[in-house]
Formats: sequence, C-alpha cells, structure tokens
Amino acid sequence: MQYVSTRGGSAPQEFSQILLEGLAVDGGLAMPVSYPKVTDAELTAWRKLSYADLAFKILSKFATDIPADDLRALVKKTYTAQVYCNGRNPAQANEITPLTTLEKDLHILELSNGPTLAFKDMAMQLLGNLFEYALAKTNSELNILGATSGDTGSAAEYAMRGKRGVRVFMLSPHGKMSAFQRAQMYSLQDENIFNIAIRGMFDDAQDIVKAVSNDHAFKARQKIGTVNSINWARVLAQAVYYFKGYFAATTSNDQQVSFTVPSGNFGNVLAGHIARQMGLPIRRLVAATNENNVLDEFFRTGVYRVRKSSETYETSSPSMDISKASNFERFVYDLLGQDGAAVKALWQQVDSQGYFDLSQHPAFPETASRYGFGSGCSTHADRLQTIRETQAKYGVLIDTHTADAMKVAQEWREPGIPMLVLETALPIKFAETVKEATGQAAPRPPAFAGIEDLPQRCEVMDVNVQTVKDFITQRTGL
Ligand SMILES: Cc1ncc(COP(=O)(O)O)c(C=O)c1O
Ligand SMILES: N[C@@H](CCOP(=O)(O)O)C(=O)O
Repeated sequence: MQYVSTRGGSAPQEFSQILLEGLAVDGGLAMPVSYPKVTDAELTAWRKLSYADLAFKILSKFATDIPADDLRALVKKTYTAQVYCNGRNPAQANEITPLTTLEKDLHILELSNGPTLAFKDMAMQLLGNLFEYALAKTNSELNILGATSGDTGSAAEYAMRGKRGVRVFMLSPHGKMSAFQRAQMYSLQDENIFNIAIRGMFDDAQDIVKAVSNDHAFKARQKIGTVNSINWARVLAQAVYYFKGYFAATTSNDQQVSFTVPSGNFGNVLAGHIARQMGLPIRRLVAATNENNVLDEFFRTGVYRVRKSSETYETSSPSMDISKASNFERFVYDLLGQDGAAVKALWQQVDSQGYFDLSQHPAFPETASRYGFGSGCSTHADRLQTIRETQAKYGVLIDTHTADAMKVAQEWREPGIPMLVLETALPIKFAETVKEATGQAAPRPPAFAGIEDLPQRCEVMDVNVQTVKDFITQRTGL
C-alpha cells in the first residue's frame, strides 16, 4: 500500500516511511491511495479471531512493506491480557476491548484497560513496538515531538519508556490537565522522557509540533517523529476496535451498528471512518464534542470555523478542549474525492481567515448520506447528569469524555440498531468531576495508588517554536 498527502504535494511512500515521518513534506497528512475492501467471507472469518489476530489481518492490508511474520509477532507482543488488564474488568482482559451492554441496543466499548487508563494505549503500545522494530532495522534513532491535552502524552511516554533509540518531547497545556493526568506524565523520571508544559492550550502545542515538523532541515537533523494522530499508524491501529466492537454486538454481517465517539482531534472517529470505508457495516458515526463544538458545528452547518486559544473553553472533559481538529483534514480529503489541491486551498483559507464554508458544496450532504456522520455536543451540566444517570440506571461509572458521548448517543439511537458508545478513559483520570456528579470517589487501580504525591519533573515554557527547538537541540546534542 502506498501513501500520499492530503495536500497533493508528496511522492507516494510506503508504510514504513510514513510511520517515522509524521507530517507530509507539504504540511498535509498521509492517506492510503485507496482503502482495501473487506469481503463478506473475511468478515465472517474475522468474527472468531483474537484481538491480536484481528489486528494482524487489518494492519497487513495497509503495512504491506512489513514482512507478515514480523507484523504478526509485533501485534501478538502488543495485544496481550497482561498489557490491557489495568482497568475495571480484569476477568475480561483477554478480550482487550470488552463490550458492556447497558440495555438492548446500547453498549459501551471499553477502550481504557491499557497501562494509562485511556483509549490512546490501544494504538500507542503498538506504535512503541513498531518504532523499536523500524529503528532496529536501520540502526537509527527517533526524537518524538508530541502535543497532548492529557492522554496522548502519558500513553506515549509509558509506551516509549526505556525504548532504545527513542526520546519523547511532550508538550502539554500548563495547568489545564487533571491532577491525575499531570501526575502520570510528570512523575516519570526516565532519561528519555522530557515533559514541557507550555503557557497555552493544546492547540498551541499542536501548532508548535506542526511548525517544527514543517522545518524540514531541523526535522531531518533532529530525527523528529510524531505519535499524535497526525501519524497514520495511530489512527489505523484504532480502526481495529471498531471491527472488534461490531463483532461483539452482532451475530451476522447483515446487521448494522452505530458508534458515538467523544471527539476532539477527530482521530478516534476517523478510525471508524477507515473501518467503514473498508466495508464494515457501520450505519452512523456520531462525533460528540464538549463545549468546544467546532466539529459539531461543521456537521450541522458545513462551516468549519476554528477557534483561537482565547476562545477555547476549559471544560471538565479537558482532553477534548481542542478547536483545530488535525484529522478532520483527512475526512475532508475523502469527502472532496481525494482532491489534494482543493484540500490545500481550504486549509490556506483556514490559515488566512479562520474558517471555510462547504454548506453550498454538492459534497456536503454526503457527510451524512454517504459517509454516515452525525454529531452533537454536551456541557458540564450534561456530563454531571449523564454520569449520575448511567451509574444509577446501569450501575456503570463513566468518565467525563465518555459521558459526552453517552449524552449525544441518546439523541442518535434508532430502533433495532445497536449503538456503541466508545469509552475513552476511566473515571479516576477525571476524579474531581466524577465526585461532583456522584458524590463518590472513582475506583483507583492499585498501580496508581498515591501517584499524585510522587515528585514531578517538567519544564514550563511560553508558546514559542524556537524555545522548543532550542530545548530539543540541547537535549539531543544533534
Ligand atoms: C479521554 C479522551 N476522550 C476523547 C478524546 C478525543 O479523541 P480524538 O482527539 O481522537 O477525537 C481524547 C483526546 O483526543 C481523550 O483523551
Ligand atoms: N486528547 C488528546 C489530544 C491529542 O490527540 P491525538 O489523538 O492527536 O494524539 C490527548 O489526550 O492528548
């Protein structure tokens, strides 16, 4: 499989190249030249597979330049019950992403049983193993520059701890993550992990990552790579659990299901789009936002209007306090018939005037009719009520992001169509709001006892690309 850029300005590349590269040379994002289709017979055979075997089947359609035996070994090493048993369902750990049924046709797909208690572990653990494999082949090193609103950072750092040839430079918004998220990241003392808290929002951090990646000379000299969902391998690995969830909720391939996905950077729901494009019988993909409702606004109106950091709310689902959704560019690329020039022009418009408007474009109605997208948004009051109700009615405690999705899912349920709500984090990560909602402390996995009391290590910086570049240069010596 070959990959091109959403902005039409890069030569086709192999999977192993885009894995280590991050942003494409023209500032766009890597996309496969086409989506491999899954046959009905394959779907039937895949129903019985373990998570690791299913991941192998899906990934091998995209990572065609990695020898099959090597890829199989990498996924088997990644998707084990030992790695994905940290959460609340150890008895179901073999399933990796168990499905919890709340009532007929309403389910939660558990994605947060990995080492850092958020869905990011699903892809990040694989990325850690893929990086190690690719770097060993070329005997080279990689300096990962990432941006996090709280969960990508810890997932990446836990996945890359002690990996030979890998350093992690992780930018986070100073003072805007939960106490638990901060402790997970900043308490790591590993020599290859560098936490940088910037005086800004997640979008500022992501802008710095993109600016550094667009300085091609610096990127090459410092061997910069990415672990954010701008890296295609991240979203591809996330597509696997849509298949797993579909198989768990259905008994035959004639059935359809819908998914509601808490959305910020649009990576998770884009993974559902990939699965749907491959032929998984998904009826709707519903993007649920918090008060930062850029994506909901687009799906309702056709206007994609990014917000400045000063206009981005700090909410109680802080990992979704995002107003520039990186992966949305990938969906627009598909919506506009893989027209890289058109995508480039739209993102130039975003840079110059802060928005683009597809409301009159003939493709806009296809967001729903052809691609199945829907959307909705949720507020702090909605979150509190949803957390309370979900616990009272079903005895299940959910985190604030999953609550955003649960609230929106109720608006999109249809008779006879299972609705799968994607659980993206465990409640302990956002314990303050969960307590506000229920009056109770969220359960804490024993491995995280007292984590907030450990010594923390982190550099605080202004939003400044050069300062970040200087910091990296000093630490790498390259
Ligand atoms: C807990 C949690 N839920 C939801 C999201 C949104 O996912 P995405 O950015 O892939 O849309 C994130 C981070 O992005 C997150 O950390
Ligand atoms: N919510 C994310 C933001 C970054 O998203 P990514 O999927 O692009 O890595 C986080 O927790 O950091």
